[in-house]
Amino acid sequence: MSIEESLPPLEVAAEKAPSLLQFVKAHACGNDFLILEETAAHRNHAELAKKLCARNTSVGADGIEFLDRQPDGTLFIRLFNSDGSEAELSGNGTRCVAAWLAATEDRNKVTLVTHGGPRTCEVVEIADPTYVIRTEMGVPRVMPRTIVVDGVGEVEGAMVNVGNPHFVLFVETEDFSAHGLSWQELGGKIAVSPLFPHGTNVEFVRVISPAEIAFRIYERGCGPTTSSGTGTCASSSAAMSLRGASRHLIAVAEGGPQRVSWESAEEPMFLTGPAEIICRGEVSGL
Ligand SMILES: N[C@@H](CCC[C@H](N)C(=O)O)C(=O)O
Repeated sequence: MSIEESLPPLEVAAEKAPSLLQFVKAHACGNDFLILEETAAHRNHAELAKKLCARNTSVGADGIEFLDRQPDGTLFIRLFNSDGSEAELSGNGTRCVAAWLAATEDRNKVTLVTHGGPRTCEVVEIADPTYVIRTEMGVPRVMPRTIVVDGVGEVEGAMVNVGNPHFVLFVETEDFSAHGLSWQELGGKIAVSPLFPHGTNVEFVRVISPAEIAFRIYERGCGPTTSSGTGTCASSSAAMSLRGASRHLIAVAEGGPQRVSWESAEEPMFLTGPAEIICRGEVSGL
């Protein structure tokens, strides 16, 4: 049989052609997201995330934010990581959605409701296409813990909840390695440890001075990323609570710095950083 004979007739192929979906792509310090309207998802959120976030075969991103506009004006966002898992929220992804709404609908202050709680974002500076946004990130909860990691042994750190789960380790190494492993290797092991039934994000934090930390991020559901908004808050709150860091600091990841303020343990943390609209377009869905 020739190759042509083995292909389905053209009409059938046309019927099965995937529909085109409108998307926006944005990033915050290199942590990149697609933004899709919820109505485009048709309950295929996880499958769409896996397909559209693939870097070599589709648009590529660390995750998708699905924006759901309720009739009463409430704006819900649901975040799916690139592996198709759903997370409670993303700090950077939330900021990307806020930048998009500021760019297209002139909303300079907006509350986006996530599974981790409402997050209010305020644009504090615009240098188109970059929007600098200050977000109220909720009240971080920091719990010091020593965990046992298979093949590694005891690892001291802190479980931190900022709406989603994090495990923060303090390191003093230049390359953020710990326990004889690179941060990527150790991060990969901790992220899927059975100690965290829903998985965890992992941050490796070096305190540079009371007002500055540097850190690396291994994200649940997508692996190493250049930045994380919730990771910035988790790392900063752990450094403030457990290492005497200042309540106003700069947290520097591979993708650049973000500013954090946390007046007291009972108050919400504020995160300020950039978000940039990269492009908008159409892509084949499922
Ligand atoms: N990059 C994000 C966090 C995204 C969610 C995370 N991978 C999880 O599964 O909790 C951020 O900027 O916060």
